[in-house]
Amino acid sequence: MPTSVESPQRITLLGATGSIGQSTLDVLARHPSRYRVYALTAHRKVDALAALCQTWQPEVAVVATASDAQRLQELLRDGAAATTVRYGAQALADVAAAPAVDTVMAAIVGAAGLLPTLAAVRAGKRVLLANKEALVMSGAIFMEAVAEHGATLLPIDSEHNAIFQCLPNGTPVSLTATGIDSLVLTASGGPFLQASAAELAAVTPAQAVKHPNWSMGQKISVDSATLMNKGLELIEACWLFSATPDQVEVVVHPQSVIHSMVRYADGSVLAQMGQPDMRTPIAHALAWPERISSGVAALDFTRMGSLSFEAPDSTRFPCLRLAREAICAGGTWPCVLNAANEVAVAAFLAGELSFQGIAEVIEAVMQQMPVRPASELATILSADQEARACATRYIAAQSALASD
Ligand SMILES: NC(=O)C1=CN([C@@H]2O[C@H](COP(=O)(O)OP(=O)(O)OC[C@H]3O[C@@H](n4cnc5c(N)ncnc54)[C@H](OP(=O)(O)O)[C@@H]3O)[C@@H](O)[C@H]2O)C=CC1
Ligand SMILES: CC(=O)[C@@H](O)[C@H](O)COP(=O)(O)O
Ligand SMILES: [Mn+2]
Repeated sequence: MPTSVESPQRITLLGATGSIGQSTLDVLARHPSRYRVYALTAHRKVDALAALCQTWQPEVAVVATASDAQRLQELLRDGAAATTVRYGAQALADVAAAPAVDTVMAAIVGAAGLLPTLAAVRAGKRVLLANKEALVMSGAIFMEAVAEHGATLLPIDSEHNAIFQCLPNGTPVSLTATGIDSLVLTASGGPFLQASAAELAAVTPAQAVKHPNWSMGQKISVDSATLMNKGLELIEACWLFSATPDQVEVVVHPQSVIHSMVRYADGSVLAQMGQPDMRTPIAHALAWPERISSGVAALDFTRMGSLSFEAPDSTRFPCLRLAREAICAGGTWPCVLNAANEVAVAAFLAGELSFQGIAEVIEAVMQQMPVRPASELATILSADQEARACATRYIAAQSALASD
């Protein structure tokens, strides 16, 4: 296996200050001759981005606003003179599509990642997709753009990366024609797997962001706790692997050792296993089709204990059902589901909504928003905005009722 290549891959890392960003830089640091960082982006963590720029000396760094850019420029004055500082949405799209870039790690959280990730796809880059919300929102347009512009799309989400590894030869055009019966997404069940409905009513944001197995950003941690993460992943799997919703199963596997599986027509089930550490899928996608070291410890089967499996409970955790309804209805509904979820999770984290209120908000917004065809990006962006406004109004109305 080669340990170096002649010219290093140049990388734009969207969301460098986040959990995936940190794991990506950890892997890159292990292979300095294979990879060079071209651009690093953040939203508001200017100090953290400045520290990363000192270490990585990217050509470009991007933040949200002019004042953040000015502050970053000041912080970099002495240490990273080579870095050009930019800000705003156009700058994110530019560093994703820059001719100098080979590979884009799409690790911004939420809908904010859609336009820069699409820019990378439309520039035909090798796109490492962590930002599942982008694909959930715009699945058909996104996948058409991948095909039209010859982009290479590699899944980072641990389940989808696992499935990709269990497929015969990359992504098949048709699952059935490849002898595949179904894809099996594993779900940890989150921190409240054993909680009663009464206990769920009282859970706090601090409890919800404590994932039992993975260390992740706040938004995805809450999604794991509601099982919306698995709902988003169900939709993500349909687009990535040309699967129908009923070809995607979900099974709760609390140990997070098996990251997902593929069932074949002959009764074989192929599984990908590993430590719950995102450096494995990141290293896999960075180097694919080669393999490189990731820093992740080997699994010790003699100390692992037993692996267990159970069906998800859609009564206590309705979000998975809502996501299935959204992808079955198609059109703008997955985008609506995602937008309502983002608003509801933000309200929950701000202490303005109960844990169970998250699913209630999403269901109410889906009931109020029609399913429209999602063949234009403009339609998707306006459905996203409408659903956010609808969710915000619903939360305000519920809170007014509660204080009466
Ligand atoms: N963490 C994980 O293990 C996994 C994550 N994913 C997916 O990867 C994505 C990133 O997750 P994670 O790393 O946990 O998230 P984090 O919250 O840890 O990091 C998010 C990153 O996005 C940046 N960001 C936030 N809002 C904006 C915005 N409006 N515009 C531009 N940049 C923004 C943040 O910048 P700043 O820090 O400055 O705010 C940060 O760099 C998500 O879509 C998640 O679902 C998928 C599988 C596993
Ligand atoms: C690491 C990763 O891919 C997360 O999406 C993780 O899967 C969350 O775990 P659960 O959603 O299964 O709790
Ligand atoms: Mn996942």
